[in-house]
Amino acid sequence: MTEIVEDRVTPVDAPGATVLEARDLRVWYATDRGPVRAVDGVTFELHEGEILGLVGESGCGKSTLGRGLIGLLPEGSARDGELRFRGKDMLKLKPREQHAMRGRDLGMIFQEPLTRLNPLMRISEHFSETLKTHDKSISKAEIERRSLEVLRVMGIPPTRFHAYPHEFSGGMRQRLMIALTLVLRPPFVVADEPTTALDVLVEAQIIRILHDLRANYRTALLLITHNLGIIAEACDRVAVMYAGEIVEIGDAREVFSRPKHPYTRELLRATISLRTTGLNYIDGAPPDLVEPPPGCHFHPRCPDAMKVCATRHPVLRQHDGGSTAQCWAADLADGLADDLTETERTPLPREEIAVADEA
Ligand SMILES: Nc1ncnc2c1ncn2[C@@H]1O[C@H](COP(=O)(O)OP(=O)(O)OP(=O)(O)O)[C@@H](O)[C@H]1O
Repeated sequence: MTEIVEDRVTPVDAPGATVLEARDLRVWYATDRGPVRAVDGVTFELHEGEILGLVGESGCGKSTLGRGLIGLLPEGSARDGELRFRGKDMLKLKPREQHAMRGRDLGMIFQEPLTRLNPLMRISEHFSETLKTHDKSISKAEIERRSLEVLRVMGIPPTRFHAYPHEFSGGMRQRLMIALTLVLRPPFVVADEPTTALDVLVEAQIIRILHDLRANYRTALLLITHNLGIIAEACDRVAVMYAGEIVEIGDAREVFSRPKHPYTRELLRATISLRTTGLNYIDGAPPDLVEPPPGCHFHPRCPDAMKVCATRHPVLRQHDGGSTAQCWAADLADGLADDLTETERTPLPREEIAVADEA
């Protein structure tokens, strides 16, 4: 019986219509040192009712990508490439039109609910304000009906509708934030580290809610998290980000059981060892995104690096099992890199890696 319920809330085999489509999307920040290329040519699609997990070390561009998809970027940043929401290229819209889409079409769940909830406003007032921003003529009865419905989905009793934020626990406040995002029924939502500040029990509740959200609203969700356990539990697909690029993307189970990119493999190893044999880091740190290394950005840290990796940028290719990865070594292992010369295939000597690292 449990299995049937699980199947219903996890329609992995039934992706809906495409909601969001990014093609060669770039986001950069202007700085004194030159542009920080935080998102550097990202391509992916997201469908109705699908949860895509986004993982990678700190500073790889996950939050920038999430914010870039919503158009919530600070002064001095810019976007380029193609970004379609239900077929409409958002980068071609006027700022006013983009602004109108935020909240209504494109939702965002932030990390710290307390900083987003006004302590002087009742929960009912938060809902009223949110709904009125997008529909000035909405009736009081309709506000109440829609708010109570979404509170029910979030497991918050209707008796708490007129309470103040401080009367809720941390986990409940996070659910309130999610409810305030969902009450507008956005077809696409970015959730940036929604569980970081929460304990394990609350984390389990949030995962449950993410499943319910999909089942009830068919929301397409981009879930940014450091927690690979949450990805495994809650996501259909996973995208692995390194130095502004998606280096691997595919079915979550497939990527976790048969990672194609050495970075994915090392990231998984680092996480797994936290639970078993103690700390295990990936040597080195992600590169400076003003001047990332030539060729594959990961090559200075990669245990599988070959000579080609230091000079030629790898191409995103589909591999056995359906995942897509950009890695020369994975290409070679799967018979997809027949054009590489003998020299290009030789392992990259460590001293050359060190030089590339300093460059
Ligand atoms: N406003 C900004 N101005 C200049 N550079 C920025 C700005 N915001 C972020 N960056 C840089 O962009 C790169 C990507 O940062 P981002 O926060 O998107 O990474 P992240 O993967 O989400 O990291 P974390 O997991 O720590 O949140 C980093 O090098 C960061 O220093």
